[in-house]
Amino acid sequence: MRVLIAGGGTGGHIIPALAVARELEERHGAEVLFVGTPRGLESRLVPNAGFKLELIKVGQLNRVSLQTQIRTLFDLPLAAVSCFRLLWKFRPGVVLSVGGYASGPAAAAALLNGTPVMALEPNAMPGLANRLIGRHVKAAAVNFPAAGRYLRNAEVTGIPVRPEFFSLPAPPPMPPRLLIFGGSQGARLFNNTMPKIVAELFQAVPGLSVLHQSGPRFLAETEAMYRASGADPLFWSVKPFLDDMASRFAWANIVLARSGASTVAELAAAGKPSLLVPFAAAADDHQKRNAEEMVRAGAAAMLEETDLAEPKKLLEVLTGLLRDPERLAAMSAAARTQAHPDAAQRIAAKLVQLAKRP
Ligand SMILES: CC(=O)N[C@H]1[C@@H](OP(=O)(O)OP(=O)(O)OC[C@H]2O[C@@H](n3ccc(=O)[nH]c3=O)[C@H](O)[C@@H]2O)O[C@H](CO)[C@@H](O)[C@@H]1O
Repeated sequence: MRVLIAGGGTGGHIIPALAVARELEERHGAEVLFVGTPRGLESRLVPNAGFKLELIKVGQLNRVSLQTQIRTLFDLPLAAVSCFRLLWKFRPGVVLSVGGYASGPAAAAALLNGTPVMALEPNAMPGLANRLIGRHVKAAAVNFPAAGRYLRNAEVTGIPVRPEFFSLPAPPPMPPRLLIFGGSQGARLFNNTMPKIVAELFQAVPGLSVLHQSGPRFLAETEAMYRASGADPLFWSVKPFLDDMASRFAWANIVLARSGASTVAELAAAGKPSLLVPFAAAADDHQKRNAEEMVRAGAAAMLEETDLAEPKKLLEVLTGLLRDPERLAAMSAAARTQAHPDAAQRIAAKLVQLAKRP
């Protein structure tokens, strides 16, 4: 059986797709091919994970300038032709649309040539590509029941997470270690706020280590701010992107993060206590909904972006959490109750069921 996985852009689109791809290959002996764009994170993550990737040229349509929209509209016919050629060459039994740049033309081409299409949607409000094809897909896997309104035959499976997150060794409780990351692109808010409090945080929590992912674009400036903070450089490090996130999770006692869908699913899978700061500009404020679910379960604490306008607030909350190993242990157990360990399995099984036999 051959499966084409279409889409990408951010880690949030591509990382769950990799978990499904692994399941398809290992359990069902399927041949998996990804189609993405050179600009998306897939161009690095997919080959690194050992899967084949075809690249097509297509830009963004949603929430970009008119100029970019016009350029994308001009590119679309060419992108569609590339997708038809790819479908003809690879002859997939089924296409999985994971949202993001390449998923639109690839799913549209598949629908036109009669290949069954399934959608995977991590957010409560689907992105443009999945909304456009939503009524025509054979089935959909969603994380939030609300997304099911836009997608035919939707089933709540949760977000697929790579298996290693479910069986991480626990770190020693003391001295504590704090992992900070802002989703696949980094978060300027964390980059700008943490250096303002890190020296005081080290005083309040002796022995604390901090690992901060800045996003590739902000490495130099973030590192410079940490250096200027006066905090002992033996205890902090700034990295542009963390390739092996599972082992970083294993290292950390607590995580300060955005609440993108995959991030939250991974925190749940790993049973990691977290302090979540939703990205306020995310479509329909969906990151806040993700964070609220974790807070309700007792798995996370949440601060809003506006709270960080006063860096002292972040200092206070982090200090309280880091000094309270018992509370962290309770949050860890609560986080695990939010995990969906069978999401990848269920999605892969559905794809096998939908696939057209040659
Ligand atoms: C700004 C924005 O619109 N973000 C959206 C985007 O976020 P983004 O791509 O950041 O989304 P997620 O939080 O879902 O996923 C981030 C993924 O990147 C991985 N990672 C991150 C940093 C790093 O250094 N290394 C690494 O491997 C994380 O482990 C995780 O698997 O897609 C998500 C899923 O559609 C949405 O919920 C988010 O709202």
